Amino acid sequence: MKGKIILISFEDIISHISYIDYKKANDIAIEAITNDSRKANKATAFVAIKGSLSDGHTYIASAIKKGASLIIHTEDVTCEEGISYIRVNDPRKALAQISNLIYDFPSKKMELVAVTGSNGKTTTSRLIAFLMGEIFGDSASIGTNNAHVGDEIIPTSNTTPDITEVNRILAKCLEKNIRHLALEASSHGLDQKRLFGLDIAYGIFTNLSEEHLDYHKTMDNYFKAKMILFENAKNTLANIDDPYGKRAKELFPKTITFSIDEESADYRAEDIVKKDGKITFKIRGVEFVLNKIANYEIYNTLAAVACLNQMGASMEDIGEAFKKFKGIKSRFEYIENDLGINIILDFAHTPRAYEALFESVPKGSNIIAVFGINGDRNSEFRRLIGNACGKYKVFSVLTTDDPKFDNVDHINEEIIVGLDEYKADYVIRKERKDAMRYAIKMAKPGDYVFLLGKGEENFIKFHGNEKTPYSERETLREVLEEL
Ligand SMILES: CC(=O)N[C@H]1[C@@H](OP(=O)(O)OP(=O)(O)OC[C@H]2O[C@@H](n3ccc(=O)[nH]c3=O)[C@H](O)[C@@H]2O)O[C@H](CO)[C@@H](O)[C@@H]1O[C@H](C)C(=O)N[C@@H](C)C(=O)N[C@H](CCC(=O)O)C(=O)O
Repeated sequence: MKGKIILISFEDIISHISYIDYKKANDIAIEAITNDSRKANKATAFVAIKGSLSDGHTYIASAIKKGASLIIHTEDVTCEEGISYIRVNDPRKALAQISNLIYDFPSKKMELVAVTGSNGKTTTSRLIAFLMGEIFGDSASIGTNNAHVGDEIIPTSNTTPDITEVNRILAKCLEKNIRHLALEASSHGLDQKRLFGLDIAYGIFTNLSEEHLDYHKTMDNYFKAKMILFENAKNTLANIDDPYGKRAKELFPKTITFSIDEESADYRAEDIVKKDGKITFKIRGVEFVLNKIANYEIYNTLAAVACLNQMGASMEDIGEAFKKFKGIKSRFEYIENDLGINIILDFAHTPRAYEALFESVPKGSNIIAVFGINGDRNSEFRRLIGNACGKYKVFSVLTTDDPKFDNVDHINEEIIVGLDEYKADYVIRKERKDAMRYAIKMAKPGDYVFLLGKGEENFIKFHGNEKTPYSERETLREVLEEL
């Protein structure tokens, strides 16, 4: 499913990348590139990358066995007969540059919008894709769990897939004559050059809160990773109610701004009214109605509306198109039930996202939350999630998320540190289904039960990145049927 196959010569490759030295075996022609030996094939270039779990150099032999005829590497390697080698300083950059070349730079033939920030990436990018489809007649999206290209839903390995996957999806869009695409740019993705060399028309920054410090170590590094998008996008938009959004504007003064609070913003949500489970507000005189009660939904709408207007759509057309938007699954999604309980599915997995959810329910409501935390979050992050629940007097049902290399008991102990600081109540039910059953059984009509973290994912990651099939929605359906 590569799209139009272009054969690239060795000479083409070395004229497009920076390299230290090379050894050319024969006249070779490359039609694919990968950094995963398991995906190597005939006429494939394999890029050896030193990653967080292993070193790609140890897979060179197996990539060659599978047919790879060109190896891009940084370390000393033993050269095999008939195989070509190029030594580079930056293998991720080389991977991106060669991938862009193989696919004939599809991003240059499209209008790409990339959304970054700790929260709101999925809703904002899917909303932008929806509006682009309604207004410009075609659109696609790439993000958490999958890419949507026309009627096709393509599973993706990461929120921001690696460059070879992104280019493959872009090529597929062009085959289908789709020229507008919105994607989520995660900080890992930006840092690992998964979007390197792409032509990005609009880069959007939503907000930044404590997350992924296991990877970035400091908030400053985390912010810098996000700003890779701003360095590369032709136009930028930022939420200036967020302190990091303000910083982005200072660093990139041409940034178009959006806000609820700041009068100076280019796009502002005004006349906000919350009533009967809906929020109504105006942007540049046009009314928007959200069937949601969470404030952060206003920011997602502001970002999308500002972007579409900057792309040339009129505010009136945006307003009309928006009326047809049905919302996104697992984003403050009410699940109908006969128990009179407000059961809400949400993908939230940061302290700020938790607080935003709890803040949006009517004051005085009882809140029960079912959640765990990923294995690759640090102790401080887990304590802060505990604090978020404690602050809002949430009853926590601690369970399993994606423990990866950690273990669930240890993760939950670290959440309890944060809960204890607020003397908050909790129980532990390690099986997610048990946890859901417990929460729904204890809830009374009118209470809020939040099922957090898994959203539309169809797995739980145990033992590293090993995926065990799991569906939050299906599990909930089973629990509701039992009761
Ligand atoms: C920590 C991290 O970001 N890891 C990502 C990274 O892996 P890595 O470079 O560390 O690779 P590694 O597993 O150490 O392996 C080293 C090299 O050997 C190769 N290899 C490995 C095994 C083998 O048999 N053959 C082989 O060639 C690997 O392909 C890799 O090139 O590059 C891989 C390819 O792009 C990603 O799939 C992988 O995502 C893992 C699964 C992951 O969990 N990433 C998370 C943290 C992530 O990226 N999350 C963000 C969303 C964050 C958010 O919530 O906003 C995302 O965009 O998904």
